[in-house]
Amino acid sequence: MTALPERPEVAPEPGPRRYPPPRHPLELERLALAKVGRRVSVVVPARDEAPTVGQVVRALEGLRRGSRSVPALVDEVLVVDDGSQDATAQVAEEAGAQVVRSPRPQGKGGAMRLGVAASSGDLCVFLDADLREFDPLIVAGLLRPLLEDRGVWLVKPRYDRTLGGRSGEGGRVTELTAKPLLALLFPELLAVDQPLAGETAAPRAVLETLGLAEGYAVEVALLIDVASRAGLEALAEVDLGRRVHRNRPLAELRPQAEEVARTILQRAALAGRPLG
Ligand SMILES: O=c1ccn([C@@H]2O[C@H](COP(=O)(O)OP(=O)(O)O)[C@@H](O)[C@H]2O)c(=O)[nH]1
Ligand SMILES: O=C(O)[C@@H](COP(=O)(O)O)O[C@H]1O[C@H](CO)[C@@H](O)[C@H](O)[C@H]1O
Repeated sequence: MTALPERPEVAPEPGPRRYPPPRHPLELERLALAKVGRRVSVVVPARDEAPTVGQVVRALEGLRRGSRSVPALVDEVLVVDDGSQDATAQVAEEAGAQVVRSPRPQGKGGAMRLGVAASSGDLCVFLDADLREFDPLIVAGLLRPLLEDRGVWLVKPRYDRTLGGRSGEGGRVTELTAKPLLALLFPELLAVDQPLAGETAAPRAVLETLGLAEGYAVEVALLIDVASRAGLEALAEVDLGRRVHRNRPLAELRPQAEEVARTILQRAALAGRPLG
């Protein structure tokens, strides 16, 4: 019997660097020590999030305080009140955040831009204000690739999405709009589990150089822009377990889906991407 030819050496697939979920408390100590000389800002865009923004901000208290032996991992928490009609600003302030008031409603991307402009961190972490069961280790997990590795431009999470508490059912715009369009036009970006996730982190220099797009397109635009400027290797993905947030009624998601679709299609046209 003739021997099979040797297997060719296969180069590792290019793709995001992957990180396991953060562990408490050793991870925090190591990260806080690795951070030395850099500042970290957490930016939370919020419109009408009075019921949940307070618990998100309070949960970050421990990371902001640090301890006698370990420096704080987070230096400032900014909530951008994006023209709320409710007590978002007051609740956020009482919980200990610095509140940036938008002079008029800007949409998600505009609110994030205002937050970055008002912040002082070398590294920015973004969180949505409607998170439930919020665990501050999420922030540690998002920071880890930026603190421990060089060349990371954008950190995205991988997590289970819930819908009304049901595991694996959430992320409706992600699954039914973003991923199908990415599959056709930017198939390499399917390597990222949650292209629309609001929980992300990036160096300020990246955000200032690439800019932040308008509205709900902000996440997918940044993902496409980072990958096209710096390659998939500049992306990091961290396993954050499970994400619970307020699930909007389906009818409210259509405008989001439209913004996401328009942005993917526009960027594909600009890049001359053929339909796959
Ligand atoms: O015009 C807007 C719309 C949304 N947001 C904030 O952006 C985050 C994500 O928005 P949303 O929860 O509506 O998105 P979903 O997760 O439901 O798709 C939340 O903290 C919102 O309060 C904002 O600041 N301005
Ligand atoms: O991922 C999604 O499909 C939507 C809706 O999520 P659910 O179906 O309510 O779990 O949520 C996100 O999308 C927005 C952009 O359209 C982001 O801005 C949000 O941060 C993210 O939660």
